[in-house]
Amino acid sequence: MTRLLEIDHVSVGYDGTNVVHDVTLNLNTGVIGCLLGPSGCGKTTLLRSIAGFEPISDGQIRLEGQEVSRPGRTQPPERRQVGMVFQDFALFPHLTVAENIAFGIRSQTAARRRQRVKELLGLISMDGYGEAYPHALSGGQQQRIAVARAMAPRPRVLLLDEPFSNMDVELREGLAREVRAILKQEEITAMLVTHDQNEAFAFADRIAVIHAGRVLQWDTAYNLYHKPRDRFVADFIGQGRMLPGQVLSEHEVKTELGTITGNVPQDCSPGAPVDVLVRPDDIMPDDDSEIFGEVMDKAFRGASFLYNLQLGSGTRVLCLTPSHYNFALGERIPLKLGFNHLVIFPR
Ligand SMILES: Nc1ncnc2c1ncn2[C@@H]1O[C@H](COP(=O)(O)OP(=O)(O)OP(=O)(O)O)[C@@H](O)[C@H]1O
Repeated sequence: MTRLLEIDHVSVGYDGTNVVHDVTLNLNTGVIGCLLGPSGCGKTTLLRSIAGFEPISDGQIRLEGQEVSRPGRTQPPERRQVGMVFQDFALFPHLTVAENIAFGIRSQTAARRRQRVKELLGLISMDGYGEAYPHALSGGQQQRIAVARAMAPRPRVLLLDEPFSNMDVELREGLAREVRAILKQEEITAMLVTHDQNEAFAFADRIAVIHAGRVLQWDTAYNLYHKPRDRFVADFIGQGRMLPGQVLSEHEVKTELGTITGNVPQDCSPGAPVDVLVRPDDIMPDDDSEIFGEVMDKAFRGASFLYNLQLGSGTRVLCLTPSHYNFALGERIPLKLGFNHLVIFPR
């Protein structure tokens, strides 16, 4: 695999004030990345600088080893061979599906255009729709066509800015998974911007969690959930609560739910107060336990229940159980911890 996109210590700003600070990320060929973070954190600004729409104030952006942005020099978007798909993907309403897809390859011969459109219609499972007009299609179909249109010229990298956010929530994840499969078949390298972590998890191989213009962690979804390196990441990704504890040794922490064993960070010496990240799937009911949590709230999710439990000290934790564990509000549940990954932050 070769390094396709390199974002090297990049800062970007408006009117002399940076909103993206010192970001370093690399994407290898065929890898799908994602910029994930709350509204206003700078994800779109960073994506637009990769596209060539925003000049950078520090660092360098390279595509296939070739410099495309540095302070004072921005190669224009049309020369970068990047494809873009936006939230408002706006297909041309007066053009057929085939004409929409072929729009970016107008300079090619009619035979090559026909061949590429046929290939892409097959790839997005829309054979036979070439002569249809966009208004006759569902939102999901239109979005797949927008992706095919951006893919037609075989861009070096495809940039997608909140492309699914106009869709119903129930459809989003499925569409994200479908589009991912399409990109993977053509080995397209892509970068998605979203604030929706389910979408990021369904779509990307690697995700950058961004907060206030900085990348806090660039990692797989699994590691972001189970091995967050920062409190913001721990809080932003998935659900969980912090359980106060005290370090006993290099591999033991005492908490209200018992002594937990695992790797204690080096900067936490014995006696130090810490917080232990407890995910809903780290806690389970156990009839043999003498530690109890009172059910303050519960949410039925079909196959599971999510319980909000209050411990003796008043600390609240979440507990996910199969739905045949049907406890009543106010009931006291005996609990045990079952950690696979211990995540501890010094307090
Ligand atoms: N053209 C602009 N001129 C001045 N400031 C801007 C401009 N565009 C964005 N900003 C500011 O830069 C910061 C980052 O905005 P950006 O749109 O990159 O964030 P975002 O994470 O993509 O947010 P959202 O999900 O809401 O679009 C915000 O404070 C925003 O107000």
